[in-house]
Amino acid sequence: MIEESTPMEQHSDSSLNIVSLRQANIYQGNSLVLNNVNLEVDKGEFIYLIGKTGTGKSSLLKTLYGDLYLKEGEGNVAGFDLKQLTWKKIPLLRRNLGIVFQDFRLLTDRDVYDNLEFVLKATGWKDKVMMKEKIENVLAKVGLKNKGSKMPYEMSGGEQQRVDIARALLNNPMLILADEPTGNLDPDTTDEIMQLLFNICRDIQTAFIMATHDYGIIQRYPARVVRIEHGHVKEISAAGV
Ligand SMILES: Nc1ncnc2c1ncn2[C@@H]1O[C@H](COP(=O)(O)OP(=O)(O)OP(=O)(O)O)[C@@H](O)[C@H]1O
Repeated sequence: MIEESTPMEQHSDSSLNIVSLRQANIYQGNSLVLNNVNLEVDKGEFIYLIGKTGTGKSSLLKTLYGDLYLKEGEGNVAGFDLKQLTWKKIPLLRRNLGIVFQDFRLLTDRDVYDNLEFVLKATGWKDKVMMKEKIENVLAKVGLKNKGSKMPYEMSGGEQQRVDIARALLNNPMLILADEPTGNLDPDTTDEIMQLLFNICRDIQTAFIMATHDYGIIQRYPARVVRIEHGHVKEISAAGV
């Protein structure tokens, strides 16, 4: 069941920094996409990342999960120095993150349980009983208790997005990066998913950075807003969207 949450009920403690980018320049190949990015995110903070298409929202998220190497400036995510991020360290960084995409990216030939078990095994879990307990725990958190045997094609878009969120929660991430997580959903389902994300943020104190084009969401679920414009990242208030 989805509980009501108060979106602005967020706590910020500067001693619990999860993301820190200082004077970071973000490149795609040789092109400079974002210039002099400064961004600090604390434990349990919810942040919207907005900006016109092609401005660099995904590039910023990719830098944070180690898909784009940070060449210039300073960056730290969940205790990992992005400048020191070798190929070997990327899986370790990602174990501390959850990543949620617009298009769910579930394995279509496996049921929900196997989709989640696949991630646990890939991240080093071995004990079957502990894996079962963890999978049941995250499914309950996203309101999909007893849905482990469903195939992705038997589920609605909203349910598939819940599975994607459950998958992101498996390794107790400090930070969830969500790239347009409601982009494929109708307005009612979007509200259910937003309520779920805010509940997770509040209850588990997971930080979120969510890229979105949907400014209506920000009005309904206000939180800190960061806008990308002309290659720069600016802090704005929800009211200024
Ligand atoms: N793999 C890539 N190789 C080269 N350039 C890329 C690549 N991916 C993105 N870009 C370029 O980087 C810039 C920023 O793209 P990015 O996808 O980060 O923007 P975005 O704000 O997330 O866009 P959207 O809202 O459409 O998803 C664009 O000019 C884009 O063309």
